[in-house]
Amino acid sequence: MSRVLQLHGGDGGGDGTATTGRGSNAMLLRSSSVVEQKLQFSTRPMTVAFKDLSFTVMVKPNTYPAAKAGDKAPAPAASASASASASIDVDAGAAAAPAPRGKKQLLVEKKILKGVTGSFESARFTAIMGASGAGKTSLLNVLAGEVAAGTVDGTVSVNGQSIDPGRIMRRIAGFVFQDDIILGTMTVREAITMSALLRLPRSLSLETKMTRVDIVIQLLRLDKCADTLIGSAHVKGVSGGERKRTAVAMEMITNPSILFCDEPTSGLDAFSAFSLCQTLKSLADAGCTVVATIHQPSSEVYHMFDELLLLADGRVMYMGELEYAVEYFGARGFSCPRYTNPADYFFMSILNDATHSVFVEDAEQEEKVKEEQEEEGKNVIVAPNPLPVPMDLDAVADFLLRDATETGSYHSAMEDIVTKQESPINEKADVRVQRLLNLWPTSEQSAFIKNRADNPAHTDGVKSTDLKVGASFSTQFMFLGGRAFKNALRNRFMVRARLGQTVFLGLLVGLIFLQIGDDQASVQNRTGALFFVATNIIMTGTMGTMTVFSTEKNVFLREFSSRYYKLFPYFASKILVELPFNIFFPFLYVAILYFLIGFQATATKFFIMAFTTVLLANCGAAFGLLVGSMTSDLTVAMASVPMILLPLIIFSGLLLNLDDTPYEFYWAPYISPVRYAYGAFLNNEMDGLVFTCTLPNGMEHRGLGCPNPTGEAVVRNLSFHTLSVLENCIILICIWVVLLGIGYTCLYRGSRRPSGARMLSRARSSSTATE
Ligand SMILES: Nc1ncnc2c1ncn2[C@@H]1O[C@H](COP(=O)(O)OP(=O)(O)OP(=O)(O)O)[C@@H](O)[C@H]1O
Repeated sequence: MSRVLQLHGGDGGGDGTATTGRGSNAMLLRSSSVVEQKLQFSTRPMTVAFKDLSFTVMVKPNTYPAAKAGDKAPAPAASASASASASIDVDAGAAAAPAPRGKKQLLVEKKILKGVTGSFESARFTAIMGASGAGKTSLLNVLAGEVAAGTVDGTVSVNGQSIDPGRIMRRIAGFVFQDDIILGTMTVREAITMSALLRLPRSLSLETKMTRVDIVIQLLRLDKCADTLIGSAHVKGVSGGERKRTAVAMEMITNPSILFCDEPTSGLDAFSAFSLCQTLKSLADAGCTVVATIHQPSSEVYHMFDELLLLADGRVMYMGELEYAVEYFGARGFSCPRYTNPADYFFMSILNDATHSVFVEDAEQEEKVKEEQEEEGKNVIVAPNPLPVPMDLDAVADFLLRDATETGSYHSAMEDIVTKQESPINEKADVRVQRLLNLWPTSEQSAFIKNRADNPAHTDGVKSTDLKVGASFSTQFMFLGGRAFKNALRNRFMVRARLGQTVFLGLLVGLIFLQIGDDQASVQNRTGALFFVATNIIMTGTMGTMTVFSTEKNVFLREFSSRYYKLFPYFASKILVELPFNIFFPFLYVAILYFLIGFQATATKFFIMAFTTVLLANCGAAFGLLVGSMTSDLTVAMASVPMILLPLIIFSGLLLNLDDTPYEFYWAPYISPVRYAYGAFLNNEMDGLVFTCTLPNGMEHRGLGCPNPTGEAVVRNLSFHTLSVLENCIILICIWVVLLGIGYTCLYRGSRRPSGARMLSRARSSSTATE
């Protein structure tokens, strides 16, 4: 099916022009011409059905009040979920039981989704609503195969074909997550362009892709901030709402047949939220299956949705036509009062215990509304505009009291407040919620939804053409290389900090060891200076890369899981782009200190020392990348580095003579890059040196007869004579390559689908979409 999405342009508040900002080819595109264009959406209708979906995690008991007396022990996940949708066991949800043996005895089960059954239809805009913690995000994560830990059970199918969400869903659907992670040094336009270049089919021309970028920017009213940086904790960038809209644009541009958005309107003002939902609604009208979790939508936004999935306590309270929801709850004793936003009513009066307010314009309307509410037997506060809703009873009473004092009116409203009528609405929220949850599986509507999930409107499964195919290796490599370079340069703070650090430490070491001379004391000073250079370089190289990578890693993981690119082009471009920086700074460092200290003043020796320093710095960077890949948290990474590096420094040959290495640690010097760099430094610098000393008779003497007569003797004493400069450098190169290899492997393992999703795929091994 191919439909056309009409653009709602011209409301962007811009000046009517949009700068495309494509280097020297930058052109101005008249807004009017953009809005006249149509974005061709070639979406295939897709129904996403999910049956008996359960998601259980293990948590520490104190994080979940489950071990109370009287709680039922939960059934095993599989059986619980198997029966959940048919007959929902109220206690099973809250229950948590100690795991049977071993370490897991400390943990208890927490059921987050409990047998959720339903379907999302094509060309429908579905809202997932529910109180905070109801399981909305968890449901989307399960559907995206993005479950980091825990057990998932149940089935997910697309157009009748059972799929493994982690493997298939991410390739056919677009996901806008709650935490929109975008590289802070990109501009809005660059972020959307990245999505277009890396995720749109290769068959589309560059021109078409860039035109789409312009159109989507207009569509999401991002033209004003298109060339503003996304920003980060350190750099001010676009607003939260603009960032959210950018995240939506990055998905929208790929023309997904299915679009899942987790709280797309959070952080947006009322109009931006309305406008964004209008765009999402247009997408749905164009044939896309659009699903969005949403908190307290305004009345206008609420009525834009076609369907509603109301979740509570990880279970379905209602699913189906949005308009029918009011009737559904009304038939069960929860009539939504007139003039009231049903979303507010669901949140405030069904899911929670707040009393509802109704706005009226004048006394006449007040009387009318009160009569209607009395007829329906509802406990409703009739309040004058502009009272904000929802609000608590005391606040309303205060307001009315003030108002009554000033105007002498609204006494009747006060009476309403104090004389609450008995109605189902006065049940405690948790009792009410559980009652409604238990009513759902027995309702006709539930049977209808179950039938719809069992018999989807479209049954042609997932085809290979539905799966997103990324850009070619060369495009990925070129784009990522360019981005990484810009990122490095735009990270001015980091560049300046590194430059400052290099110059400062270079000068400091140079001045401390200033003009070292060739007497006996210079032997210790030389070995000390060289050792300090080695340890300093490995530490700064490691910490610098690790800190930067730890912050970038989440961006990588998000982009990788959204199939922007493969790991190899990312990794290769990152190493390649950082190489110039990892050459320049170590070289500068050596250039500053070398002649200040007074090392042997020959070009060869200088360049050998600089080259060795560069190699060591790159080993440090590779090690930093490795630690960053292995750890999920910067604090853990920071703690790990000294734990590994300090022992390697101890075994590098100066602090402990290599020949005296304890037997148990005989292997340690062999894996220490500091040892090889130091070995190369020593052999390079000591070669050809003859030291002076003062004999007992006061005569100055050179060479033989002195405690340390020559550089070679010093090298031999320190047991560094076994490897030449060249051999040390070759081993350093090998260590660098090995560290990169291990880092790559760790990143590969860390970026694979999380365990929960794997469990689902194992459980449903029949899931076979054509790849
Ligand atoms: N991996 C996990 N480990 C422990 N608890 C979890 C995990 N994932 C989700 N939860 C818990 O499950 C419940 C549902 O979380 P979820 O994020 O799905 O709720 P939500 O409805 O999206 O809430 P909100 O609207 O506040 O985002 C919460 O109580 C949350 O703390």
